[in-house]
Amino acid sequence: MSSPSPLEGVAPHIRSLLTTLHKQSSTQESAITNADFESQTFDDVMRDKFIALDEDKSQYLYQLCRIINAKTVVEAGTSFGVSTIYLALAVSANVAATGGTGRVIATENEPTKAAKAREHWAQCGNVITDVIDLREGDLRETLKRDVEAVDLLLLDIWTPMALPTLKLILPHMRYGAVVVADNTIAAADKYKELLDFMRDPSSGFVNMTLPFNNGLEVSTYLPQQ
Ligand SMILES: C[S@@+](CC[C@H](N)C(=O)[O-])C[C@H]1O[C@@H](n2cnc3c(N)ncnc32)[C@H](O)[C@@H]1O
Repeated sequence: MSSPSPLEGVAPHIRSLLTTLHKQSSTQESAITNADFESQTFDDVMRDKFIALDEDKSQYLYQLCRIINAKTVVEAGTSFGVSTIYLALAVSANVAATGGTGRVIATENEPTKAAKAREHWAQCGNVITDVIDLREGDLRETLKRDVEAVDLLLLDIWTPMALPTLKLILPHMRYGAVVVADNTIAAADKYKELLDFMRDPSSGFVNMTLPFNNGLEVSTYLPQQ
């Protein structure tokens, strides 16, 4: 028997859009070859690519945001806005269930990707667009201001940005906040600085690598009070 989806109650047009976007992302990603990087820079190859968080990881992320009643989420790396839709769905559902206000701070430094993300969110409707605060530009600048009481940080970003992003957001993370980092098994060497930092006993993080494809690090911030 297949696992039920945590998105059961979500509007059909949003679920259908997500299925389409995940398919487009996987098709693009499987067509990338090493030769592409010989003729173009990394940024040029990636400029029109989704590189979306896998569908099962995205559904888990949605569920995790519901579990912790996340209402303020920071997404490092938005691309065409696929994982943002899951985060915004969860934040909106949490606000509807328990009140208050919600916000997903999304970040993207490639203008054409940011524009495409906005198109996808508009197709979903107000439930998504009302809670997204997209910051365009280098997140090392755009996340310097107006960030507070963060419940969850998604690190789905080029690996050299992961630790600098965490260090920017850390002072604004609430006790029990969660950090999710993608591909931490497959890219363990590239994530070394981030993982060394979070796994240091003095960091305040309790860490676990979940066995999704290529790994998904889920760390909870529980510093000594
Ligand atoms: C793996 S993709 C994000 C995928 C997205 N989370 C999803 O599931 O659809 C990483 C994105 O981070 C963006 N990015 C990389 N460095 C950045 C930076 N310094 N500031 C803002 N965005 C950046 C890239 O342009 C790319 O679109």
